[in-house]
Amino acid sequence: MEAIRGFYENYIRWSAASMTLSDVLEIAIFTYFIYHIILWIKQSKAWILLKGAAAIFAMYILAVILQLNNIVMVFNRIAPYVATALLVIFQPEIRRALEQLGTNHLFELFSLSSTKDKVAENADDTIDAIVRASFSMGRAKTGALIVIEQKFVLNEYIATGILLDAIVSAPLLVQIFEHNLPLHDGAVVIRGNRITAATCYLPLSENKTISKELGTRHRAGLGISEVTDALTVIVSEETGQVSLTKDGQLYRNVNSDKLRELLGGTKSSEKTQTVWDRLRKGRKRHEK
Ligand SMILES: Nc1ncnc2c1ncn2[C@@H]1O[C@H](COP(=O)(O)OP(=O)(O)OP(=O)(O)O)[C@@H](O)[C@H]1O
Repeated sequence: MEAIRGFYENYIRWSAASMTLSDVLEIAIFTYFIYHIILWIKQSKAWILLKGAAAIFAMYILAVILQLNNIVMVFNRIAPYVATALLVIFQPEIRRALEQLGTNHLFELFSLSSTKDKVAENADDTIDAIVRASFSMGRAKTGALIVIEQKFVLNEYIATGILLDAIVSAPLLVQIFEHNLPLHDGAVVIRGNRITAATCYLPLSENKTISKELGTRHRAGLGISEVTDALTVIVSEETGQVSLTKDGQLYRNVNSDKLRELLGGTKSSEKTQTVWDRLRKGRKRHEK
């Protein structure tokens, strides 16, 4: 208790008393940048590692406050090595951030608008197009892998493919995955209502429980759903079955209504509902 009081007296009370207007301004600017850096980190793989680093830092602060000098000394000794290790671990993210800065995308990097249009809200007609294309390809036994971006920005996977930036439509999706055409290999990534890229390479799942009859297309679909919040539709070239991966789960051989539901769309049976019906249903759900 004494230690905490001492910390308050020495640092917090003293700092608060001697604070000037420019200090407040500096704090506000720092807060703004730290907030946006954290938002950006949250959209990348670094977030998981950063949470661990934040827990260790919290322990360090606690050790300082409680004056656990030996622990503080150990932390101080290993801090430079940890900093070097973090630079190595975060190297891909840091490189991408610097690349973005270099290509004048500073505002995109620090702005919420970078997630605009990309967040989950795939309109019903986009979902419809994905569902129609998937089952049409299934009937023709054309293999396909369609990744639908959610909150986690998939730039690092998009970068492995060929950029398209075209409005999602069923004929276009079917055309992309047409056998022997240059774009058919790998995955298509959809952001909002646009096909952002094709031929993208996805991480393969290491899941040991996945059925042996499923090959790398399904492993790739599962892999991306283990490391991001993306939804992935897989059409099997062998069986024509349509499957979906979400949060590291594989939903095998789904029908069109189930697929639409998992993608967050409206079931075909619900399509005849009026707007008023939908509003009433939404109100009831909130009233539960
Ligand atoms: N890491 C990957 N990222 C993106 N696409 C991949 C990846 N690995 C494989 N694919 C795609 O999957 C195809 C190979 O599918 P494979 O036959 O091995 O899988 P499968 O799960 O058995 O699917 P199917 O039932 O369609 O045969 C490749 O031609 C490629 O288009």
